[in-house]
Parts: sequence; structure tokens; C-alpha cells
Amino acid sequence: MKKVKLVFQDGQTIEGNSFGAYASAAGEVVFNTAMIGYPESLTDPSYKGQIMVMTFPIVGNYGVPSETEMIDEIEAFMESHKIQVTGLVVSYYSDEFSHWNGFQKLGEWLEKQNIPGIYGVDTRAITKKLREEGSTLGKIIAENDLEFYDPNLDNLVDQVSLKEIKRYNEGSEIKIVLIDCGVKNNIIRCFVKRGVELIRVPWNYDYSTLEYDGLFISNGPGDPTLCDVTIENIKKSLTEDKPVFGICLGNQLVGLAAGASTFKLKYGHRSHNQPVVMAGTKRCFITSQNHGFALDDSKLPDGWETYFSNLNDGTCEGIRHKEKPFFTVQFHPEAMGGPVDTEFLFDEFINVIKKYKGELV
Ligand SMILES: NC(=O)CC[C@H](N)C(=O)O
Repeated sequence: MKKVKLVFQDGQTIEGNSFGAYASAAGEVVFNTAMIGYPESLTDPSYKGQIMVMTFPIVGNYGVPSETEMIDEIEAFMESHKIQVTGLVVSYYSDEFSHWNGFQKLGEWLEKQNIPGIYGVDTRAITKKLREEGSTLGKIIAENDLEFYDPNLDNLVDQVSLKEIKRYNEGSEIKIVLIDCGVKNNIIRCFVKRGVELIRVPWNYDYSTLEYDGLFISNGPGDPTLCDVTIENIKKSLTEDKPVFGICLGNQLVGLAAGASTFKLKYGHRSHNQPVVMAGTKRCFITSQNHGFALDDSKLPDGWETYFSNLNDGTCEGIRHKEKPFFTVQFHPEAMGGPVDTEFLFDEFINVIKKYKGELV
């Protein structure tokens, strides 16, 4: 059994066992308290540049599904075409797996994609550290040492966004432009199964010449303020009346385009049980989340209001325009993995598009 080290920016070093690739990697260390869903989380492009600490004590016991099986031109069981995290930290790694959909061992999959994992470390102590001191930079060290690396200084969206336009359900009556900032596959599935045409465009694409009925802005990695081209394009869309919907990074980008500001949370929200409340109601939803930044809704621009708030820390979980059909959420209604309480938001978006097109009164 090979040993590796997890080294934090403050010098703290924890030794553990290697699994996956025996390699060194540096990034931002974040923790995720979800009990399941490691194949989906590991392939979520929003985790790009991050070393994920899973607090659930046993990881790997249901294996990993096939990463090559495709349905409708997208990976059937993954949230993107590859592992996006930089490294994985778990307490107990189970090399044995049992699941109807299990195809390979988690360690084998990580190794194939050259992603290091470390296990046999106290993930509760690490999580307490991150909660008390905030997210920090870190590295997994095998043989060779590395510099620390802060992914939030790089335009990660450019690295994960697709490079050319791609259409799904071509020819459908309702056409939605999806700005791909690192979109999760389940967002695409949620639209495709509702029968709309999806025009998936790169993060910096000028979509103003396309024919479409609604604009959707996806999730994505890193600091939202670095998505300057997307923010400028959204600004133009907000002067029009076409419906706009954004998820996670998309929520932050619409907020920035409207004139609000973002800030970095101390340790982020990464789990499948984040409670949010819909403004003006007592309706609470349990949501799946993965974000390190948030919109500051203490001073929203004129015309905008808070749509959802987080019941744990009161931070903004979405905004909406008071008159125009624009709304966004910080959590993940497509929930992969996680609870599907808020998937109805896709239907609401399609309904406001129908209203906008005069098909619904
Ligand atoms: N899942 C996301 O879209 C994350 C958005 C942004 N990168 C953040 O960490 O806040």
C-alpha cells in the first residue's frame, strides 16, 4: 500500500493511503457532505480545480457506472465526459463494490483518468478545519512536490465549456439557448425530455443572431466575475423581454449582469440537503448544491428581488425580476445526485416561454 500526503496551505500535513492514480495534484480543498452520488459529483464541471473531501465515511462501495454508455449523445450516467475534480479525499475507501449498475472500481476509474485519491484520513477533522478556517488551498503529494494552485484565479469556464454549437431536439417549436459554462448533463436531460430544442453555445458565444425563445445560463466552475464575456452578453439580453433562467453560476452571472455583486462564502455549500425557502412563502425545499460563491442580495439592483434564501445561513439562493420573466436559482433543480423537489422550475421556465410566445394565457 503506497502512502501519500495531504498538505494544506498553512503547512498542516496529513498522511494517508493512496488510491486511484499515484500522482501529485494541487487545488482548492472543499468538503461535500452528500451521502451518495460520487460518480455524478466527480464529473460535475463545477468542481474543476478542486480537491473534494467526502464526509460520508465509506466511499466506493457501489462502484462506478460505465462512463462511455451514451443516451441521446450524452453520457448516460455521468455529468460530463470526464472526472473534473483534481483529487479525492475519503475516510474509508471500499475497493469491493456491489450495485446493479456498478461497472468498475472507483480507484480504477480515478487511476485511468490520472486523478489521485487519499484514504484512511480523518475527514471529520479536515471538515472541521475547513468550516472553522474556511476553504483553503491544498495538495495531494505522491513522489513529487508541487506549488499550491488557486483555481479561482483562472478562467476555468473557458476550459470546460464546449467549443462549438450543439443542438438537441432540433426542429422543436420552443427553442432555448443554453450558455454552456460547464453544464451538467442532467440539465441537458431535463430540457431534452421536455421536448424543447436546446441550442448549446460556448460561454463566450454571441447568441444574439440566433433564433430562440428563451435564454438559459448553466452552472460552472470558479469565480463568476471572470466570465466577463458572458456577463456582457447577458446584460444585452436583460434589456429585452425574452425569458431568462440561470442555475448556480448562471444565477451569479445574471445577478452580476443586472448590477449586483458576488462574494466568496467561507466554506461553500456542497451537499444534497440544503434547505431553501421561497421568498414571500413558507415553502421550503431540500436542494442539491455545489457552490463557493454567492450573490449579495442585501443590495440588489432596482427591479430585482430575492427569490429563494438558504435556511442554514440566510444567503441568497436565487433572484427574480419583479416585472420581466427572469429568474435564477443558486441550487440545482436538476439534482444529480440529490432530491428532485425543485425540478418543477424547468416546467415553469418552459411555461413562461409559452406565455411569452402567446401560446398560454
Ligand atoms: N455549481 C456551480 O455552478 C458553482 C458556481 C461557482 N463556481 C461557485 O462556486 O459558486
